[in-house]
Amino acid sequence: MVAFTKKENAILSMKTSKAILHTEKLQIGYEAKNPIASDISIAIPAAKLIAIIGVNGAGKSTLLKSIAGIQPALKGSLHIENKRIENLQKNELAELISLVLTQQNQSKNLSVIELISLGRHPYTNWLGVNTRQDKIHIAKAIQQVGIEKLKAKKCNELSDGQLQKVMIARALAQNTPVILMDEPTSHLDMYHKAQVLHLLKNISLNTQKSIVFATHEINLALQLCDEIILINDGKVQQNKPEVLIEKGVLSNLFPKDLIHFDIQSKSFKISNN
Ligand SMILES: Nc1ncnc2c1ncn2[C@@H]1O[C@H](COP(=O)(O)OP(=O)(O)OP(=O)(O)O)[C@@H](O)[C@H]1O
Repeated sequence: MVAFTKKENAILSMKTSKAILHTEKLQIGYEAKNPIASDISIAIPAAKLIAIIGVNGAGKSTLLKSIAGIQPALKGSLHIENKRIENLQKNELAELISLVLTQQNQSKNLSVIELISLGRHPYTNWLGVNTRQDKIHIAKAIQQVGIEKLKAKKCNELSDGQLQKVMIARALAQNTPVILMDEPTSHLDMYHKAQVLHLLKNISLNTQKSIVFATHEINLALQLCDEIILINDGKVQQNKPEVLIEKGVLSNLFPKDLIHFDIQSKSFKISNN
């Protein structure tokens, strides 16, 4: 068992007391004998944009699914607003965390407004009817993401970038303090990747929600995110981008034959050899 020093314990309790969500020595994976990552102690404060980074197969999606409560943890505990996740009813959890996964093609036959309305599902009555309050949240989400012109369209008529914004609006309509997203910029061009991440940054600032997303866009994440959760070789660390850069952990993330981390520009570059 990993023993924390007094100072580490003090820092951890300071961090977790302010956090909306925190984990204690969480172990994630699909088989007890083969965990993906262990001893995960992360804390998600309000109004932060936080990226989960790591090489392919490191466990980014597994961590997101574990935090969202759809993949049970192997060990340790996860607390949301100081309640243990296993003590929350499904609907209570849906009022605290919204999850946007990459492939949600089953929703593409719906209109934009219908898809966003699904975000209100945890709050609607057994008839599934949206109340005035639901409609206010839906309208606010559409306005925050700036997709008023797309409202009447079918989701299968949208570009990937537009669909991504609609998925963000659905999560906003759910009105949870934490939004989790798996690769929100996949399939987008360079400009639209930056646009979506800027939008997420503004949402976290303006709504006080925390947005945690898995991404391969490490260069953009280092520039835009308040904090980074880095998964490497079964170990997870969370810190501000500049601290991770200073510690040199990014330099050791990938084999150095093709790319390297350039400290000056704080980004990965192609190696010249
Ligand atoms: N449902 C599952 N059952 C068993 N193993 C799984 C399952 N899903 C993923 N894995 C394994 O867990 C490990 C982590 O996968 P995960 O998808 O979390 O990584 P990732 O960092 O999100 O990867 P990528 O960047 O390629 O999307 C991989 O070895 C993967 O094969």
